[in-house]
Amino acid sequence: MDAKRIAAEKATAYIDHEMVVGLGTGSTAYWAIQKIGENVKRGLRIQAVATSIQSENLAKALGIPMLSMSMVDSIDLTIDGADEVDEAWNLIKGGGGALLREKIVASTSKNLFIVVDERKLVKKLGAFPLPVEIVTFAHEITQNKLRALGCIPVLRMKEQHPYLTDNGNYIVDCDFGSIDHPEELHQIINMIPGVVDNGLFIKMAAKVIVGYQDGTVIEM
Ligand SMILES: O=C(CO)[C@H](O)[C@H](O)COP(=O)(O)O
Repeated sequence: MDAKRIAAEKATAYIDHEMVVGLGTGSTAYWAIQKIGENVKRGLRIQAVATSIQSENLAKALGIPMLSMSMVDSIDLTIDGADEVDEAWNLIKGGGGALLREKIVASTSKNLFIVVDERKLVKKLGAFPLPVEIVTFAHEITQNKLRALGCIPVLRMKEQHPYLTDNGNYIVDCDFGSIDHPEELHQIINMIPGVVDNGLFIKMAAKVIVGYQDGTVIEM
């Protein structure tokens, strides 16, 4: 079985009746949502909140009862993927462009379980360029300020046009090289006017579940 799928399905075993569950975004979270959908069909009573329109549509199609973000002030468990996980469980997220909603949902969750395949584990963050969500109308100014922090910013494109997030913003993928101080970098980036949020998730994960190519899964 696919390494992402094993990790994602393992995480769903922690979901219990009456929980409010946060649904992540991406190809790993996809497998968690599929499994939750199966379990709901078998009688699991939960309500869920999605971190993207894509995940919301998938969950609705599978019959998972959904709540909008404005309807919840606490989420029991969120299952989401990541682009990189370091040894302190700091994360880079946003490869799928959903980092803002993912961070809002994560910050509202009692527990954030990160599901990844083994390739996402790194000693230091930064081989994956850091996604930064920025407002559209001042994107050149904002990109210049990001560049001044020492990165190479690249405006994310989709079919010849700048990629737009679910929130109507742009994403800039910022290559900082190896990130020595993720917590500081997180704060400095978010101080720039025009930045909505960045894909560093600092000390937010309560558990990391890793799927391996050989079919094993390890919970950390
Ligand atoms: O942060 C994300 C989306 O914004 C995803 O969790 C991250 O990109 C990992 O995706 P995948 O599971 O497809 O590898």
